[in-house]
Amino acid sequence: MDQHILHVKNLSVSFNKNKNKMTAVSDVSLQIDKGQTVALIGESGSGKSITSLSVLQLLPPNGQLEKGSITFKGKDLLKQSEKEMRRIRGNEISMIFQDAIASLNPGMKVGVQITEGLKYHKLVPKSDLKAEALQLLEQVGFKNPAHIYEQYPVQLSGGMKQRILIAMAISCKPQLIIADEPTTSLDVTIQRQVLDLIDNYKSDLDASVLLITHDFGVVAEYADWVYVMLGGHIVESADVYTIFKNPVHPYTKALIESIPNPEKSQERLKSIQDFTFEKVGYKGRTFAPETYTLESKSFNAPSSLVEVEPLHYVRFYDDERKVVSIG
Ligand SMILES: Nc1ncnc2c1ncn2[C@@H]1O[C@H](COP(=O)(O)OP(=O)(O)OP(=O)(O)O)[C@@H](O)[C@H]1O
Repeated sequence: MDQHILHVKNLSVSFNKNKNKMTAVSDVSLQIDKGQTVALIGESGSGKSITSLSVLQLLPPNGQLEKGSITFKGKDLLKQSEKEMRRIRGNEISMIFQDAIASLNPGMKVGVQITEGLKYHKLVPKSDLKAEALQLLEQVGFKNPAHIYEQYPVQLSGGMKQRILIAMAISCKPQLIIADEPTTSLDVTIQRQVLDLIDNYKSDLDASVLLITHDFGVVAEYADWVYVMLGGHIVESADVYTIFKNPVHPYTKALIESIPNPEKSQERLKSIQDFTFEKVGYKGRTFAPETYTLESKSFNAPSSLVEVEPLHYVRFYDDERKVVSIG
């Protein structure tokens, strides 16, 4: 049996856009073990969200899972019925979406919103729902849970709303939390509080976290393992110490260089958008370019992840440099 709690193997996802097929995620494999926080890091549009939405089978209607398998606790998620996926979502795997604050119902007290998952999955008798919500509010750091229970979202700050979302995400005690940029709209202190809450939950329950971010500072602090994504591909992966000690792919290096350094606050951050591939290779190999367009058709460079040192993988060109049509 697969010992990983989540194992994504060779996942490819495409979109139909203006009658063209565009590959958003290409041959992505990743794994998460029990008790681990695994970071998926990359710039906007690199395919992080689409990878995680595939796990929960929540792809947008024009998205297609082209190939791959997704195993959760030994179960092939792609073979589950929609009914079973509804049971898994929120109950066993919980996702904190990117702009989830907007998804809070403005007309419903936040205390009641926290109980929705418990009610749906019938995990707690109706009479205990409020007590459970109060306990969850306390768990996410509210000193006055009874007061907060009665509030509507508009009465709470961004950081408080984010804590409500975490209370919702952990209410059913999922074994895996997928947190998609859970803190982008929050100031730095609140960001840390929110990430600490997720981290504490993980440690207390020996759960696992897939943390989606574009911030290597966050990776350094919270992740055990890192996958770097660029143009729909994983371009480098290793444990967090190795990634920082010996980043190999130029994009990984650029991301690490972009971590804000408080001691050099005047220094201009390296712009990842301006990032261009170094034409240099690494020990005789050339870094693989990502998807590119030729005569208005998209192509993928055939490339492979090479183990440059034990359990440290980097994406290079294959030796034969032919291109493969995906259109
Ligand atoms: N509904 C859609 N239709 C067409 N293309 C889409 C759709 N959703 C996402 N894409 C494309 O898929 C690619 C990957 O998007 P994805 O949202 O996974 O990126 P991301 O790395 O999570 O970025 P961000 O941090 O901005 O969310 C992008 O090129 C995006 O434009």
